[in-house]
Amino acid sequence: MTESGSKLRIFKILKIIISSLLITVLLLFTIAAIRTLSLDVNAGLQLAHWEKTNNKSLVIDHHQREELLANFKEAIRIPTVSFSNTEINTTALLEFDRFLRKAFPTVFSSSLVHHELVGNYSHLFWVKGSQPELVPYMLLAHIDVVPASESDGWEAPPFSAKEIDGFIYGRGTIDDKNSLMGILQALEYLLLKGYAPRRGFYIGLGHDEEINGLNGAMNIVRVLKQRGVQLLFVMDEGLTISDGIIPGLEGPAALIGLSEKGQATVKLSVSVAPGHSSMPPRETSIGILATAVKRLEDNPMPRLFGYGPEGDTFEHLAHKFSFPLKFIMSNLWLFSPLLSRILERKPVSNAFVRTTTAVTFFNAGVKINVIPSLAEAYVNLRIHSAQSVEEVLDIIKDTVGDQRVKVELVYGFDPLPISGADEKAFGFQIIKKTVLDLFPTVTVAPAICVGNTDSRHFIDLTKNIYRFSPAWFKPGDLERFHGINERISTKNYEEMIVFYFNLIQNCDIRKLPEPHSSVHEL
Ligand SMILES: CCCCCCCC/C=C\CCCCCCCC(=O)N[C@@H](Cc1ccc(O)cc1)C(=O)O
Ligand SMILES: [Zn+2]
Ligand SMILES: [Zn+2]
Repeated sequence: MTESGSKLRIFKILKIIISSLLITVLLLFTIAAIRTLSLDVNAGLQLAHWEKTNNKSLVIDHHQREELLANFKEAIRIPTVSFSNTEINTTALLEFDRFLRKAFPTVFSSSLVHHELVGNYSHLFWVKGSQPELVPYMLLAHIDVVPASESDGWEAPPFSAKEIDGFIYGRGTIDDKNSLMGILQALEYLLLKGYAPRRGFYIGLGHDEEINGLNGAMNIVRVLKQRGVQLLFVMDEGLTISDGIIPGLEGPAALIGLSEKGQATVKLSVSVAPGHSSMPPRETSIGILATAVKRLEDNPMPRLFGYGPEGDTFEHLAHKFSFPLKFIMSNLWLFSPLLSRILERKPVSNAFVRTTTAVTFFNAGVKINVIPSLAEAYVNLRIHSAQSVEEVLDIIKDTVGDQRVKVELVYGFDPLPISGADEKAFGFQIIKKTVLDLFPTVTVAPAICVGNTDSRHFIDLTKNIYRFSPAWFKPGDLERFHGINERISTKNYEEMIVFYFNLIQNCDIRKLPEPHSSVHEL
């Protein structure tokens, strides 16, 4: 073949390759555009015919408002602090017990309610249903709070429950005495109105959630297991209604946690011979450990966005974003890698993309002129749904890559199973309906809870655990969680009571409405 002939051939091949590429890109974008316009993950059961339950409605009058706020403030003023794994405020927990009996006299005296103490300070309530064949469900909340000290910069003392501009300030106002008091206040009102549930339910109030729930939630689970109880679903604290927190999202979103990330606490330690600081070795235990820690921070765990339930979150929210995010989120099959890179830029969304790595302790040194023999650091990892404790440990060892650094697992558990969110998922659909009835402008989406809750101890009692409370989080509120100036508006606290008041009644339906032709018995 002549030189010009072969050039012509190459040119023809290039032309074919380029036009095939163009056609493929055009095709992909056409599919993506169609998906963007047609993806409707939110249709759900909202328009279906729900079984009638003659729900009672709650209209809060002036007297009730005064009373419910006084109750809530009193709950906040009791400093039920879990200080550490070995130090809890038992005096406050006993006071809280007395307070609950006084604040909710109908709950504690009703023949429909059985109450017992578990693990000395936790509470378990059984509210009897009139139709024992209906599988019961369970609402969880916790009594204990993390420590708080006014000197950190609180606008009001953290156990004062002071009201400023329509907000009640105090430790526990969003974590988690709002849920606890909201649930019991709703039950008190329901019982006062003569309500008797069809479907029985449990309420569990743990006293040590902030230190892992080993004596509270775990003992409640033990008691229920002994009694052979199985639960239709469990609802606990976790995600909330985010308003203005997710960048680019138009309007508020109620994220319902279908799962929780796993957790691993890993100890890194370096031991060397101690010595005089005037004749230091080239590397000290502190230097070796610091390098290991730096390597972990410089090399985040792999991006796993789309391999867990977080992809669903964004598909559900896609229609509330504007172009180009709407286009990207409706087509995660194509754009997951791109979205991961956008989300990883901020800590709050990075937590959805990967297993996160946080160095939380770094201890070393005994004296200014002594080379320390021991340096140790603790790393707290929150494990993405697509990874396990074992995989994460292997990656840490590889990344540290230094035999002198001992890597030990102190405590850990794998990510939790993923609960249902489809049209047959009773708990999810009831929570969603209750949210939308009360807050019609909210978009409901399934999500992953990046922190851990007491509900993780309940996995043998149900396959369906949901982490959600109807607290509204606006910009700046995430920082109040375990931080300073924790607060809730009086309006939002009332909404929480109404939410639980309606939720309990909505759970009385025997089965969900029919999305298709088959009947789904529960
Ligand atoms: C795309 C961006 C979406 C952003 C939306 C984010 C909304 C986040 C809302 C709430 C924050 C999530 C909080 C979850 C509840 C966590 C409760 C908690 O703090 N649990 C402790 C439990 C624990 C674990 C280990 C211990 O040694 C002690 C306690 C926790 O640390 O996880
Ligand atoms: Zn909590
Ligand atoms: Zn907490």
